[in-house]
Amino acid sequence: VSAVAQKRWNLNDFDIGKPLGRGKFGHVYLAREKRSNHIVALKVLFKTQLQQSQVEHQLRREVEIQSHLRNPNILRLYGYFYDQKRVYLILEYAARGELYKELQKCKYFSERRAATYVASLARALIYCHGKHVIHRDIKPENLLIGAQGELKIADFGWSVHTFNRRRTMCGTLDYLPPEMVESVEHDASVDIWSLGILCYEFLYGVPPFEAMEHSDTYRRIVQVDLKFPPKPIVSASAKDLISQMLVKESAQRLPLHKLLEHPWIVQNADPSG
Ligand SMILES: Cn1ncc2ncnc(NCCc3cnc(NC(=O)Nc4cccc(C(F)(F)F)c4)s3)c21
Repeated sequence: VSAVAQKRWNLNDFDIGKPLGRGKFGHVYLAREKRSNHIVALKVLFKTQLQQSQVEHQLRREVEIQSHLRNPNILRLYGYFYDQKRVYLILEYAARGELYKELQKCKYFSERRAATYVASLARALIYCHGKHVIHRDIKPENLLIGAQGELKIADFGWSVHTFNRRRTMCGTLDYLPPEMVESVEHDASVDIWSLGILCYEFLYGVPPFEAMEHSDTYRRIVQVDLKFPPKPIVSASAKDLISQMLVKESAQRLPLHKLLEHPWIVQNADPSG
């Protein structure tokens, strides 16, 4: 049989280590696969919670899509297994942890660090779009940092049909482009918008349309009420790039391959990513 027989994993194949984080559906642990001594992250999800939120199909789609993705800036999902009560995701371990914690610690990033991250995310998204996968949930909470400081997109929602459920599930509107908050059909350019939001947040420490009330955030998004604070000082070139990404008309947004040629990226991004 030519297909590589998918090994059936179980919990006894792993030594479980320290907790790495906790999500809405379960916790993530450092783990070591006993035979190979390979270090992984093991996300433990409770079946009852998945059933209550009716997201089992979304999880299956994530596993399916992720099994075809191979990119240095996308966190690998090696496989999964389950027992009576839980589903386990076997994930690549990102040794430097969660990006949002790093952003909170630094308050905001230098232009070089921000540009390096944005360029590596653009390359990962070009790869995904080439495989007709739209991410739609690009935000600091879904980004991890590898052992060499490289960014890894990690997310459970690679699929393209569940933003309604996921939106109510996740809560934040901050990263949604106009066409999504207005619930019209959308395409890969939604990721360009979210990358623009992320670039702004890397440089200023807050997303551009943040407001106390959902209704205010909603209005600022659909009006593209983009303002650049006087502090911290940010180059005109960076503002130019952000302004070309946060455009209401999705077809007018700067294409990702053009982003990689933008002067701010060329002059500031570290080519190694
Ligand atoms: C914190 N941390 N520090 C280091 C480190 N290294 C690796 N990983 C970490 N954390 C885990 C990151 C994730 C990657 N892929 C995920 N996938 C997921 O969580 N899928 C998922 C969950 C619940 C419900 C659904 C469903 F059904 F709605 F689709 C889907 S979580 C790490």
